[in-house]
Amino acid sequence: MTEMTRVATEAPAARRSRMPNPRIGVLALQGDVREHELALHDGGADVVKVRRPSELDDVDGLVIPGGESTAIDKLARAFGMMDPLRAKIAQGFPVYGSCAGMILLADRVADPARDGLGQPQQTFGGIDMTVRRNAFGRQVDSFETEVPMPVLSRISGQSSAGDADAVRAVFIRAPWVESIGEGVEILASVPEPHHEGPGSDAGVARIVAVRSGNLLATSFHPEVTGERRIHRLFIDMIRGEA
Ligand SMILES: NC(=O)CC[C@H](N)C(=O)O
Repeated sequence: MTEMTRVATEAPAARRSRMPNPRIGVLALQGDVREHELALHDGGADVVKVRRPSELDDVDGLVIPGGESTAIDKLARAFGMMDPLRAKIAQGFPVYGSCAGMILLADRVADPARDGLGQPQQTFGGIDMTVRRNAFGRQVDSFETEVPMPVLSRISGQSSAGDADAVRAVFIRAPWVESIGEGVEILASVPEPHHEGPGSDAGVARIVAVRSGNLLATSFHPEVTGERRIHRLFIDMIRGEA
C-alpha cells in the first residue's frame, strides 16, 4: 500500500474515533428549535441550545432554525452573538441554516427588511449568495413538495419521501437563492409553483439548497416532515466524512 492510499483509507476512521458523537448547538433565540434538536438527536448527535457567545466554543457545529430572520438577527445582536459567530464562520465552523437560517447564512439579502431607522436586517453571512425573502409568496402560499436531492442517496437514515434521493419538503414563507458565487454548490432546485401576486414566474427553477465548504442551507424545513438525512449530512460534514 502506498503512503497516499494508507492516508486516504485511514483518515476517516481516525476522525470517527476522535468524534464519535459530535456535539451540536441549536441557536435558540427564536424559531423551531425543538424540531431541530430532535432531528439532530435522531441523527446521533449530542445536542445543546446555544444563546451566548461563550457557548459557541463548546460545540462542533451549529444549526440556525427556521423562524423569522429579522427577529433572530435582532436577538443575536442583543445577545452579542453577531460578531463572534461571524468570526467562527470565517474560521470554517460548520453551520446548517434552514429557511430563516438560510437567510442568516447569506452574504446578501435581495429585499432586506428595515427597522424603524431604515437600517437593513443583518446576517451572519458566510455563503457567497443572494437570497430573496418570502420569495415563494406569503403564508397562504406555503406548500409541500418532493424535492430531488441527489446528495442524499449516499446518506443513511430516515427519509420522508418515496424516492431514495428526494426529500419531502415544506416551504413556509420560504426564501430562494437568487444567485451564487464561486464555491457554492447547488444541492436542490424546485420549479416555482404558481402563486398570485407580482413577480410570479411559474415553472422557473429556483435554488432551494446549497453547500459552501462547511456551511449548508435549505429554503425548506426537513425537521418538520420526519426527514433526517439532511441533519445526517450535516453531522457527516462535521465529522469530515461528507
Ligand atoms: N419559515 C421561515 O423560516 C420563514 C422565514 C421568514 N420569511 C424570514 O424572512 O425570516
